[in-house]
Parts: sequence; structure tokens; C-alpha cells
Amino acid sequence: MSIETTTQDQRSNEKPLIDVRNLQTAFFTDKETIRAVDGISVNIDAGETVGIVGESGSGKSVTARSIMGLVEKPGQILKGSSARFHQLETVKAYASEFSDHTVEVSQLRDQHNPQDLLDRIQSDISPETFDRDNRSDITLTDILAAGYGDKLGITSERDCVFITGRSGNRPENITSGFIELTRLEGEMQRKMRGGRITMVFQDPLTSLNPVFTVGNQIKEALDLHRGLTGEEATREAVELLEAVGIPDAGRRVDEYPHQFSGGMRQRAVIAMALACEPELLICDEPTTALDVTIQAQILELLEEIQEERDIGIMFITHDMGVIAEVSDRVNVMYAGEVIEKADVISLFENPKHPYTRGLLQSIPGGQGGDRLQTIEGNVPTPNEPADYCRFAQRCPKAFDACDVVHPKHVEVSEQNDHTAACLLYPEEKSQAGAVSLHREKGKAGDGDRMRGEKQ
Ligand SMILES: Nc1ncnc2c1ncn2[C@@H]1O[C@H](COP(=O)(O)OP(=O)(O)OP(=O)(O)O)[C@@H](O)[C@H]1O
Ligand code: NI
Repeated sequence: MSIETTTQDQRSNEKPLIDVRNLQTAFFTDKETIRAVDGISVNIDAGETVGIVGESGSGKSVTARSIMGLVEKPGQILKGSSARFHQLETVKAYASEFSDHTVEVSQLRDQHNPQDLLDRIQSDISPETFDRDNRSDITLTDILAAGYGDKLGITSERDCVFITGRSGNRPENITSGFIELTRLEGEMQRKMRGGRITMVFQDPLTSLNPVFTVGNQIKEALDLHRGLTGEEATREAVELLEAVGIPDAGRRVDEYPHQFSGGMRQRAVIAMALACEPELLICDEPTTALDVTIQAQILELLEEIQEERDIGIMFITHDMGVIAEVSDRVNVMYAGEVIEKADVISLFENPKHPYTRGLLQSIPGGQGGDRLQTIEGNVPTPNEPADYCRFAQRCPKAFDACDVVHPKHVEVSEQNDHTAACLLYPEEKSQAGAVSLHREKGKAGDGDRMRGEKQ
């Protein structure tokens, strides 16, 4: 989990493992609509750990559940959202197994001009909806991934593997493409969840069944996702338990979860996750319930696993200290939005958003000195698309415009890819200049006021 610029550079031409764009997940209850995740964009490369940090209720878990396909009624991922899974081998396997859910974008491209299609989408959509800077940058692939293809009648609502390039007709000749995670269902969903993408929750008992031995549960995963059974599966289960540092694995494989300590249980859950050979591991507060020593051991274990297996990790926590330890890059969430993103060093050395600064001051021994400061007030529930800054009420730096202009992400330092959504930036502009920049960015057809159509 070191920051290696060379690896970053080598990868810069490639697609990230997962590319989440403008993800919006809302809960439609009788009383209210909760826009739990309101337009976040996050990407993760193979071998990289991306942290998601924010106070309770900021939308971290709903982000994870949306990617996993675990959003349940009355929750819904809204149209305009996209989460593209780019791992080529998996795309090929899906294209082969679910060929009737596959669309050849290069062929559609000959027939359709993205700009014409955009004109045909009724609501006025801004480039921001697609996480692009200009309207002309929006591609056909963006339009399909965000779920507008079926609205336009050029794909079916069941299409989910979008193939952009291949030479010849066979799945093995596919050269690029992605699986749109927000549109998976049924068997396609089951293969992805707990297969290519797995999740580790705060409480290991959510993932472990008390009536089966730990070994049997690992073997079930091995059977389901890798077709291993019998002796072979038992051997692999023991090896996995050894790999996650469980001593005397040959004996413990036949024990039940209640015979394991909390830390050992979480290790067993991680072994179960690894049994599926995931490409992406989502950890939602995996160490929050553990004591500090065990927590450190689990974090170390995750780091080892990652180095060995080159998997991408999304790491969710409300703890800035843990984030500093595990992440390569960090996304700070507030009320359904990512409000600052940067590599971990820039974020901690040079935090920009007043909310990030507030979080850092609340770390014991952190920038607040010995006094532990917490930000006064609570995260508001996002009920409406915001045309103001959701943090303004609690922000020590707020000024008049914060109540009427929605801040957009702008570059805030020379460091690459360090952005914050705050009207104080860019610093080199006057306050009025900065405000009008944010206003302009949000305009482009007032698109984001129109967001959030139900799928
Ligand atoms: N099933 C649900 N029905 C209605 N609202 C929900 C549901 N699940 C989550 N929410 C709401 O979505 C918002 C975000 O919740 P989420 O669990 O993602 O927060 P979080 O950042 O993970 O917080 P924590 O640190 O406490 O785990 C909250 O306002 C929450 O009440
Ligand atoms: Ni959570």
C-alpha cells in the first residue's frame, strides 16, 4: 500500500479495475426520500487501496452495498449512475456465459452519434452527470452505462456487459469492455457478488453461519466459485486459514465460529473472501469491533494479501487514523457526497475542505493537539438534490454563497488529482471568482437538478 508513482504511471493508460461514476442511491420511504449516495465518483486500480472516510450516516455503507448489488427496497440505484467493472478476463467470461446480455459498442457506434442521443434524452443532462468536463466528451459507452440506452431504445434494460472492442466474434477475442454493476441481476449478480467482488463486514458473525464449521463454509465458497470439492477443497481451506495467519489451521478448520476469538473470526471471514479469488475486496469497517492490537494485525494481514494477490481494496471507516494507515488514495464523504479526494499523503499533509480539516482535528494526538475536537452538529439527511453546500451549517468558513451554490470538485493543489468540492477553492481566485466557477460547473443545463430518475 505504498505510493509508487511508477506503477501509477504505467497504469495511467489503462482503465481502473472499477470505475464508479455519479453513483446515486436513494431510499424511497413513506415519509421521505433519502439520497444516501448522491452522485459520487470513485475509482480503484488493481493492487490499490482506496479509503472512504466520513462520519456516521455519510453514505459509506450504502456506497459499498450499491457496488455489491445489495441495495434492498425501498432503496434504488438511480438512472445516471454507473459502476464499471473492467477486469478483462471476467468480461470475457461474462460475454461467453451471458452472451444475450452483451452489447457491442463498436457496432452501435456506427449507427449512433452520442450528441444526438443526448439530445433525445428528455431531461437536460449535464456533463457532470457522466463525470465529464464537456458535453462533447460524453461517449456512447457513458450513455449506455448510465442506463439511458434502453430509454433510447438502442439496448435492452437487461443488457449489462458492454463490449467496446474485439477482433472477431469469439469472446476470447474481446480486447476491452466492462460489466455494468448497477444493472446486474439474477445469476450474473450472484457470480459477481462473493465471486469477483467480495465484502468483509464489521461484524464477522454476519458472514459466518454458527451451525457450520469454519472449514465447511470456506469449502462451500470454493465449490461455488472455483468448483473445488472433496480432499482438494479441504486442503485449500486449510491453506487459506494458514494464509490469513490462523495457527494450527489443520485442526481449526473443523471448529465452529463460536470457538474462534473475534480477531480469528475476522481472519476466517477474510479467508472465506479469498476463497473466491476476488479482484475487488470491499471492507466496511472490518476492524471497528476489534481491540487495537488485533486491529493492527488485521490491517497488516490485508496489506500482505493485497501485495501477494494484487487485488483492489475499497476500505471504509470513520477513523482517520486507520485511513492514514491503509489507503493509497482517500475519498472523504459527507451527506452522500465525496467532498475531497487526494492521495493519502496530500490529504493528511495538506487537507483543504473544512470538513476534512475538522475530521483531522478529531484524531487523538492529531492536528488538534492533545485536545480532541469533534465537529459540532450532525450529518444532515440528504432529502433533496442540493443546490447549496450540505456542510455549510456546520462549517467555520461558510459565507453567504454556500447557502445558494452547490460546490463542485476543483483542483486544490499542485498534486495530481487532489480535488475538493468547496467554494473556498480554487484559492488563487477571488471569492466571487471561485463562486462563479462553481456556479458555471453546475450549470451546463442545470442537469444535476434533473438527476435522480428512478431506473
Ligand atoms: N435500508 C435503508 N432504508 C432507509 N434509509 C437507509 C437505509 N440504509 C441506509 N439508509 C440511510 O442512508 C444514509 C447513509 O447510511 P450509511 O449506512 O451508508 O452511512 P455510513 O456512512 O455507512 O454510516 P456508519 O459510519 O454509521 O456506518 C443514512 O441517512 C441512513 O439512514
Ligand atoms: Ni456504515
